[in-house]
Amino acid sequence: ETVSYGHPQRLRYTLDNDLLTPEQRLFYEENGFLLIRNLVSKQDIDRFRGEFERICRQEIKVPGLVVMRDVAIAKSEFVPDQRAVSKVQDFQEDPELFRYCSLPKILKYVECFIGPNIMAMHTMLINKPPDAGKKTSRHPMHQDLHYFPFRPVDRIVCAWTAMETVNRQNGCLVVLPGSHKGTLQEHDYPEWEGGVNKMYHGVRDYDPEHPRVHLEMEKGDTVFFHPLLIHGSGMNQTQGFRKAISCHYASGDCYYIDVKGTTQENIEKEVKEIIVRRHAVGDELTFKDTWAIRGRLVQGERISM
Ligand SMILES: CCCCCCCCCCCCCCCCC(=O)SCCNC(=O)CCNC(=O)[C@H](O)C(C)(C)COP(=O)(O)OP(=O)(O)OC[C@H]1O[C@@H](n2cnc3c(N)ncnc32)[C@H](O)[C@@H]1OP(=O)(O)O
Ligand SMILES: Nc1ncnc2c1ncn2[C@@H]1O[C@H](COP(=O)(O)OP(=O)(O)OP(=O)(O)O)[C@@H](O)[C@H]1O
Ligand SMILES: O=C(O)CCC(=O)C(=O)O
Ligand SMILES: [Fe+2]
Ligand SMILES: [Mg+2]
Repeated sequence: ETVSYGHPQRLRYTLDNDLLTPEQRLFYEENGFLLIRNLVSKQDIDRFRGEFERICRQEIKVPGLVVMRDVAIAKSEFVPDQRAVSKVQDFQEDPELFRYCSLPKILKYVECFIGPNIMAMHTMLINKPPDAGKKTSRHPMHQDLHYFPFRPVDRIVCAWTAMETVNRQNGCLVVLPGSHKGTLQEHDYPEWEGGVNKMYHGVRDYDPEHPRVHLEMEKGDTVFFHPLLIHGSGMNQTQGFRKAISCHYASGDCYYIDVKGTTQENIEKEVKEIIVRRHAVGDELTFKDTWAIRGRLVQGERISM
């Protein structure tokens, strides 16, 4: 939808605020993402990196933290350092890493998209490994909403910060601008010969002709994006571990939905299987509960989440 000056503007994806310029606001409305250069300080990022390395060396143990290894190396010999870890998620109980989610600089932007009541719902530090030769370091094109049983969709946003130079060589984010204006697509495992990481679902009928934008970023640059924006990341063709830290936020006035009978049923089933295996609980813990337990209020009020 085009915005015409001189007429009341219908802005759906951003809220009235005095931080974003009109150009930035329109950019997010049209494209579904907004890149802010140099937002997080080098000092903060170095601290997050140090904490991540301590976790990998198993010097600290964080309750609830999930450590994921790349599927290509999952069966190889265990080494307690970052070479074995492709992602940690759910670091809400690690005060040092969780500082990222509460940084005032980040929250000021988040508020422009979801309002003053802010819940940190999902946290990740991604350590994309050098590809082991099977292209398993790729992340298929997907919409993050696929994983989320809460709404409304426009009151959810992701902040993703590069912890070092992130470019096409080491597998930067790839986005389909404007795809946030569509609906939630069906997701499933892509048919990749070399294997796919657990839960790395992709949009089933991904249109390779849709214009793509590679988001090349420097340390501290941060992109905010809508949960319907189709995005993924390429193979890491370098010898380094490409690092980024991210948090998905939702408004404290969002509400949970039942995904039964929707395209999200397949991910609900997988999450439940993992939880039953890991925590030896039965069906009494619902998909919603797993999110309500992880969510943390970082600003304002927790109304219905
Ligand atoms: C409480 C968990 C809730 C998780 C909810 C996740 C929600 C995510 C929301 C995200 C929102 C944003 C969008 C995210 C986009 C996609 C994602 O990033 S999804 C999140 C990433 N995926 C996961 O976190 C999956 C959860 N991981 C696990 O459960 C485990 O790490 C594991 C993959 C099951 C591995 O188990 P573990 O016990 O740690 O490992 P092993 O004992 O060595 O291996 C067991 C078995 O699993 C195989 N394996 C290991 N790693 C992988 C892998 N990366 N991919 C696929 N398979 C893997 C391994 O080979 C073993 O297999 P075997 O045949 O039994 O030998
Ligand atoms: N067959 C596919 N199905 C779904 N997603 C794919 C497929 N092939 C690539 N992608 C995704 O597209 C994005 C870019 O992939 P790719 O690794 O090919 O990088 P690229 O930017 O095309 O670089 P290059 O120019 O080296 O090919 C990644 O998110 C990747 O996971
Ligand atoms: O850092 C990346 O490769 C992107 C990961 C991603 O999009 C996700 O985990 O949802
Ligand atoms: Fe994602
Ligand atoms: Mg390609």
